[in-house]
Formats: sequence, C-alpha cells, structure tokens
Amino acid sequence: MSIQIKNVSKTFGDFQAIKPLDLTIHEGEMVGLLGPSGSGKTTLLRIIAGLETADQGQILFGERDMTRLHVRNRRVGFVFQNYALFRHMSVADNIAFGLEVLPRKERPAKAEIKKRVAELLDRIELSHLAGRYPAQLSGGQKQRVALARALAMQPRVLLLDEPFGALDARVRKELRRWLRDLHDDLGFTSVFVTHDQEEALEVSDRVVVMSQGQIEQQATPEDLYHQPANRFVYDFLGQVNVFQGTPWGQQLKQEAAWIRFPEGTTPESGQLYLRPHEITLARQPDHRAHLPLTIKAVNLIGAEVRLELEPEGWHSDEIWEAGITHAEYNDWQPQRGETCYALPLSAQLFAQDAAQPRPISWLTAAQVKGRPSSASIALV
Ligand SMILES: Nc1ncnc2c1ncn2[C@@H]1O[C@H](COP(=O)(O)OP(=O)(O)OP(=O)(O)O)[C@@H](O)[C@H]1O
Repeated sequence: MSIQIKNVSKTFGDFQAIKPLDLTIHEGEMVGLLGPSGSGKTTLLRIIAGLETADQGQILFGERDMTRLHVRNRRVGFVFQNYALFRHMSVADNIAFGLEVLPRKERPAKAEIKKRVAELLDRIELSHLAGRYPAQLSGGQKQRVALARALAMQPRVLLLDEPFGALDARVRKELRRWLRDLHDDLGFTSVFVTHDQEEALEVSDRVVVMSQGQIEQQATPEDLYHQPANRFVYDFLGQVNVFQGTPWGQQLKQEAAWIRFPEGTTPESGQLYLRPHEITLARQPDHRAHLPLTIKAVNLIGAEVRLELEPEGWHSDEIWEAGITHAEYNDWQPQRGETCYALPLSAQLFAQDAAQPRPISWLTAAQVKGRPSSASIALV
C-alpha cells in the first residue's frame, strides 16, 4: 500500500511542528524518518497513523483518502519504543489480543487466530516462550512480541517509532536486520522513526532527513551519504572533518595550514568537508596539503582503527577523525601525542554563499577505480 502525504502541516499552539510538506512512500518500501530530537518525525508518523490530526493537507493510502478516517479504520500496525505489552497476558495472548477484540463479524474463528499466532511465534522465533509473561522476557524479546502483535492484524502499513531505541547496540543491530527480512518476506510498507543514522542507512530503501518540521532531503542511503543536498544533511550523517579557509592563490588557507586545490578548480572562501575515508594520513605533508594534526586517541575496536586528531596550529570546531587498517596500524604504531598530516582525496566545498556543495577530487581516474573504502596511511 503506498502512502501519499500532501501538503500536510501541524501546529501545537503557536509552535509549528510540521511545515507544509509532501512525501510519497511507495508500496513495499521501507522508509526511515531521520532527524534530530524535535524535528517532527514522531508527529509526522502519528499523522500518518491517524493518532494526530493535521491542520491541513491530505493522507492517502493507495488511492484512498484517509485524512478523516479514524486510526481504528486505517489498518496500520504500530510498534513503539516502550513495548506496551499487556503485563497480565502471556506472549501468545498478547499477540492474539488485537484479533480477539475485533467486532464479531470481522473476527477470525478461534482456530484461525490460534494458527496465526503460532505462525507469528515461529516467525519471531519465540514459540518456546509462548506461555511466558512480558516480565519474563528480555528487551529484545519483548520488542519482537510487540512486532508480532502488530503483524497479527495483517496491516498493509507498519509504523514504527524508535522501535529499538531502548535496546543495547548488539540486540538493536540484530533486530533491525530481522525486521528488514520480515519486511521483505511479508511485503508490507514500513515507515520508521529513528535518530540513529546508522540504523536509518542500514535498513531503509529511502531515508527522509527532517529538521525543524521540514524535509531536508529524501534519498537512498547511498545518495544521501555521497550527495548530501546541504550542509545540515552532511553534518547530520556521520563524522565529517571540516577545514575552514580563505583562498590564497591555488590554496585554501587557514593560519599555517593549507590545502592546494587540484589544477582547474578554484578555491573559494568557505568550508571544506572531508569524510574520514576521504583523507589519508601521512608522516609528512606533501604538495596537496599542510594539515598537521596531533593524535588524541586511538581506537582499535572495529574493522578499522579509528584515530581522533586535533588540529595543530589551526582551528576546527570539532575534532578530526580518520581510519586506518589494522595492518597499517601494526606498521605505523601511531601513539597519542604524535603529529601526523592529513592529505585530501576528495571533499565537498561549501562556499560561503552557495546553497549547494561543490565536489573536489584530488584522485586520478585510475585511483578512483581502485580506491580503498577506508583511509590509508602513506608510510613516507
Ligand atoms: N502534543 C504536543 N503538544 C505540544 N507540542 C508538541 C506535541 N507533540 C510534539 N510537540 C512538539 O513538536 C516538536 C516535534 O516533536 P516530535 O515528537 O515530532 O519530534 P521528533 O523529531 O520525533 O523528536 P524525538 O526524536 O525527540 O522524538 C517538538 O518541539 C515537540 O515539543
């Protein structure tokens, strides 16, 4: 079932939580609403659900206008962060609840309800815990039951508000993959709210980035990461290293630090944004840049070694970050307090007055082809 949001807005008192916006969610799509706290994600989700009324605009499911339809009649499934399971009911009864309370003429036969619950228990891999009560379950198990309960009603649209927000990182990761599989298997349309970029980028077909009640960008995770529409999106999605400078010939310069722009490109006053994988680290500067950095922290946990770097003799509002492989770490053995130099591979220039960033690349065509996915250390 597709969802169309047309010119919807919402105010609470004199505060505009949602500015007039349009959004189309395609049938079978999984869309993540991503944004900082207070950006209007939950309000938008509640408007889709019918739990909140928009001041203006229309909500369509398929071709059907749902704007004035009560939440009960929209056939949406919900999952919230705080489980909301019935404490006095077993897992199986929790899942069956929505079906049991349907008006008689819509209610499936007892045997059918039993069958559906058994299938769902199997799907959430909790058949062995059917008789347990919520207090006897872990957070991850409770959330799976909450999902099964929503799915029991066979919704065409599943709405999830920070569904895994209260769980620890490992369980969260597991559950979001599991949700994605379930979504693909059952073919419903899902919209979920999160403020976790990694979560949004990992499971969504499309991510809608919101701030201050409006949509900043809607795109596939890949496009969002590689072609951010504006500074807000760039900043919000993952770590970014920022170099603020003014032009000096072919260089963008700040104090003693500089980056030389490739031939054929002109530096402009503004900020150069470089993702951690868009720089390499070296023991010496070269013709591309003079960006001395002090190593502040070395984090060995993960697929690559993360270095936190503080500008030396120049300024950046936030600490810089870069990753090197474990093999490079073993060769180099970087120590806290040591100086190293960042060299740019590619970047986006946000010139002072420009709305759109300008991509800058120091890579040759051959390098672009064989480019590693993480930063690497040039052991010179
Ligand atoms: N019922 C309400 N009455 C008054 N203001 C509200 C109400 N619901 C939401 N707001 C305000 O609207 C804004 C958007 O809230 P919303 O919950 O949609 O944000 P959010 O992006 O989901 O944030 P979070 O990630 O913190 O949940 C906030 O400033 C919030 O205080």
